[in-house]
Amino acid sequence: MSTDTATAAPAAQATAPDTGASTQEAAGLISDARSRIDDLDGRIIGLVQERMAVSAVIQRERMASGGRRVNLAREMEILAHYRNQLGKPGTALAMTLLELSRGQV
Ligand SMILES: C=C(O[C@@H]1C=C(C(=O)O)C=C[C@H]1O)C(=O)O
Repeated sequence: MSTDTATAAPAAQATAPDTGASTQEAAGLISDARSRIDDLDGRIIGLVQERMAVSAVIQRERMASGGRRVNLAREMEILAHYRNQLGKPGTALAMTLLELSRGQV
């Protein structure tokens, strides 16, 4: 066994995450697209955190005025909105957002 091969493989893995591609061209394209996905995910997480903060303001105000934390009619509107835009998995996404925003009911 060549020592070159044994030492080169781990170094290559350390610098470039595995794309699963079998050509350099495809690997480059996948790496670039993954960077865009990482950027989008960072923005999505930021938006989710912003949503949680806005939701907390509403909940705090309603409870301070003697109301309940949860408003089911409003939640139904949100669930329908996500389902209409994204199909059935949109409902699960909206439920996760609601749980992040107001905790478990
Ligand atoms: C933010 C509100 O309060 C709660 C949280 C919601 C949300 O995070 O979207 C929706 C309904 C309520 O259960 C609201 O009534 O609008």
